Amino acid sequence: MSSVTVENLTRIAGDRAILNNVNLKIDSGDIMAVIGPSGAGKTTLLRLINMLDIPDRGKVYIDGKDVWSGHIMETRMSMSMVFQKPIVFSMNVYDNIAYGLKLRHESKSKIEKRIKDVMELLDLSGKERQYAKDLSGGEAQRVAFARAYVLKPRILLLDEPTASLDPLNVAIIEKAVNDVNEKFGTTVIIVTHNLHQAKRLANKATFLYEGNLVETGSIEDIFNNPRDKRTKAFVTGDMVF
Ligand SMILES: Nc1ncnc2c1ncn2[C@@H]1O[C@H](COP(=O)(O)OP(=O)(O)OP(=O)(O)O)[C@@H](O)[C@H]1O
Repeated sequence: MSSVTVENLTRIAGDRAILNNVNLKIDSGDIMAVIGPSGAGKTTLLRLINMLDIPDRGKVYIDGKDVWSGHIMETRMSMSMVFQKPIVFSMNVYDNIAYGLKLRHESKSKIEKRIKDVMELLDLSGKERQYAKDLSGGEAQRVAFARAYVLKPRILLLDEPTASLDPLNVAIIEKAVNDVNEKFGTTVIIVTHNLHQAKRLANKATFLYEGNLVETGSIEDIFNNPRDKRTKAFVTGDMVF
């Protein structure tokens, strides 16, 4: 539902650019996979887009507007992020998922309806009153995802959301990623080490290497017809890292 443009984005740590002059355009409604070896700068890119860090140089634009100018809270609230390690609050499952909706002062009936739907989608029905900290890792990640989903975010940022999950949990979350994209037109940016997952979910991909963006293209081009030899080595499994 929103486009994201990254322009000359640079993040310095110590004396090193961990993200170096990155330019990237993500069209509204795209599912963009961010791939690359460990330490390439994928999480750094996601955190800068999500305004969790401030760039040393360069800009992030949402729908053509610099995220750090204008209504910062509003811009922040148009995005949701799910991290690799499930984050749940010390309350029951229902209240976890309702958290952001309550902050936005949504009506009780709307909250109830949205939560019922998302609990079904993420196979959580019946767990409403369970204390979230007692959930298994997979259940906790589904709750974290549900909390992001119910907000119908314009942009959803996913940082290795299924890295430590079993295949059933992976399938449930991937289905919900497709669902949020199709139903609400949410633009999705997903960092993943799982190249099969990138191919299953994304229509575009971008390859990062040592802080530099090497190339961006359709999922078919990146996997079947990459322009750069480093991308080719990575997607064919020849890159040792
Ligand atoms: N705050 C920081 N201070 C110093 N170095 C950092 C900081 N944040 C990240 N780095 C370094 O920057 C590089 C890129 O980190 P980042 O987490 O973005 O990589 P990544 O591609 O997401 O890696 P992975 O796939 O292993 O999660 C790494 O070498 C990391 O150690």
